[in-house]
Amino acid sequence: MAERAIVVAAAILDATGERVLAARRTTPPETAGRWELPGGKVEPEETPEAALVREIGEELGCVVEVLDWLPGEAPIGESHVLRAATARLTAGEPRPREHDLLRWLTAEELDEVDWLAPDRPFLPHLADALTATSHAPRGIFFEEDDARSAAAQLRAEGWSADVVRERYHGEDDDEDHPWAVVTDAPLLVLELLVDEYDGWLDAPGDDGPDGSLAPEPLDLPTAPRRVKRPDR
Ligand SMILES: Nc1nc2c([nH]c(=O)n2[C@H]2C[C@H](O)[C@@H](COP(=O)(O)OP(=O)(O)OP(=O)(O)O)O2)c(=O)[nH]1
Repeated sequence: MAERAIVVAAAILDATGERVLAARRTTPPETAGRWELPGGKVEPEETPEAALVREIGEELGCVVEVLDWLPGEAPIGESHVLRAATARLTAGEPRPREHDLLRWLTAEELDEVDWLAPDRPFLPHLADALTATSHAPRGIFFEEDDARSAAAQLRAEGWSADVVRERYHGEDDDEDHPWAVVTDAPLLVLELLVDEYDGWLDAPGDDGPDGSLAPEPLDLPTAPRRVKRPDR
């Protein structure tokens, strides 16, 4: 039997790594109204990564970087096979050109949409990827330069480090939002860096009471500051 042609699909993660983009198909009629990870067929002489970047550009008008291929592949009919990779946005915002609806889904919301059958085996892996990313400790910085310097230092020390634009929960607008450094470095290493570059740590359980990532405001002094002097 001839080898199956490859269809590649992107699990595009949002800047916090907590949500993935799902897209609703409009054609052909047998798939219209069902949800998929955006992507398409790999062309001859094209790598799967290049195909994914091209397809996302064509379908959503934005640029992605492929992160990791999710384990496994799933047959599509008799002649194709689906592979899926996590990806992150590096330019532009996804806008549907061929789909009629896009949705950002958290791990808990993944089963709220009617996925095409070939996508379903990837969902548990995707849920793991979303959970793993959202629980990773991050350094948060108000200045992009500080975030980039901290990330460069981490990379020089052999850790992975990505700079992403932070978003507050429920907001889609980047303006005035801080920058996050997502890394696999140990907490202690990250802690020293956020001190050095004037940032703060967002570790699991560190969110403010409303889930926002802003540092807790300091209490205002209620009495004049006293200088502590050693007892004579
Ligand atoms: N893109 C994509 N296609 C999927 C997924 N799951 C799944 O069964 N499919 C099926 C639907 C289509 O029959 C086929 C992919 O076709 P497509 O129309 O997206 O690919 P393409 O842009 O390269 O298509 P074409 O018009 O050039 O033929 O795979 C998925 O998650 N993403």
